[in-house]
Amino acid sequence: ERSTSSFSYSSYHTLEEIYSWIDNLVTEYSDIVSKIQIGHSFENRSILVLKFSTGGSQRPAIWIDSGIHSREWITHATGIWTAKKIVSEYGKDRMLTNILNTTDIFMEIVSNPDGFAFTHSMNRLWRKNKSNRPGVFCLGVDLNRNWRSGFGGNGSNDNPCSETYHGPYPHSEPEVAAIVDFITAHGNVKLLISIHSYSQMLMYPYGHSLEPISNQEELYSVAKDAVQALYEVHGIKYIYGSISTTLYLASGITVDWAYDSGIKYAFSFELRDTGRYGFLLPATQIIPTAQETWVAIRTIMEHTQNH
Ligand SMILES: O=C(CO)C[C@@H](Cc1ccccc1)C(=O)O
Ligand SMILES: [Zn+2]
Repeated sequence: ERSTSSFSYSSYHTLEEIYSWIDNLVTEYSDIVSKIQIGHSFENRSILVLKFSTGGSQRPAIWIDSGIHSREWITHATGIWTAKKIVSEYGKDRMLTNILNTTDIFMEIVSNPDGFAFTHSMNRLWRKNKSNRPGVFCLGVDLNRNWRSGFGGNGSNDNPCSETYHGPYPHSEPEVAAIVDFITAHGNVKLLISIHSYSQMLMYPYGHSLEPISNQEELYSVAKDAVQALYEVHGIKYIYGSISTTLYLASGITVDWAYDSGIKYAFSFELRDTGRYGFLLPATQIIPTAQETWVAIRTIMEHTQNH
């Protein structure tokens, strides 16, 4: 029996358990999924990406990352469930099968492995990575402020002790540089989805400015459809819009870099809940959250496939 079938998707797991699950997934579904190491973290942990592909070469691709903020455990758990859903539903779910017959999907489930290990060992609410530099007396850079687009602007902080410290310069952090190098070298990523928690929001660029992006109406309409599809699963309500108008100014963020790099479909999720449990979302909500999020992600994928 497949060990990824007996894995508990309704529990939170350690870094070691997740990396071992990744190895089992690629062994048990070697015809559709493979593992790529795109770099190393500051503390020298492997940075792993799952590649879902049904053939071809240099196909248009979709990028999904979770766990860039280590305390947002629901995002890694959602990523794990989603990866298993993709390998299980290929050939069964018509929408997914159509997508995977023409498009590759890359998933980085643990985008901040050092921070994630730290949330298990020392500080459950750690957000940043674990970089430390000579003469700097606080640890870590906010990996959602270290990207080149709008770097250092309002909505990020130049104080290393801040939770939104942007780091010494754009892409200074190995965890960010690894993604930038991978996506840039690939050159054919059409859609990027970066998953955070919590607040129940689906957002698109810009975060660093109030200026609307050129295809704002289109992304608004896609977000509207995705949020409606999500609602129909368990009745959970999301709000949606651009980051700066829906949430707050945030500079140097993943989706702004993606958009400015030519990835015209860039979204960020803020998963459950709205604050009752926050980052400490009970494990009983993992599967319901993953189920509704998948329907939204599939809606976004389907739209971008036809455009
Ligand atoms: O992670 C968050 C909660 O820990 C909120 C996110 C909100 C956000 C998410 C995506 C893009 C820009 C901002 C953040 O401030 O980086
Ligand atoms: Zn976050």
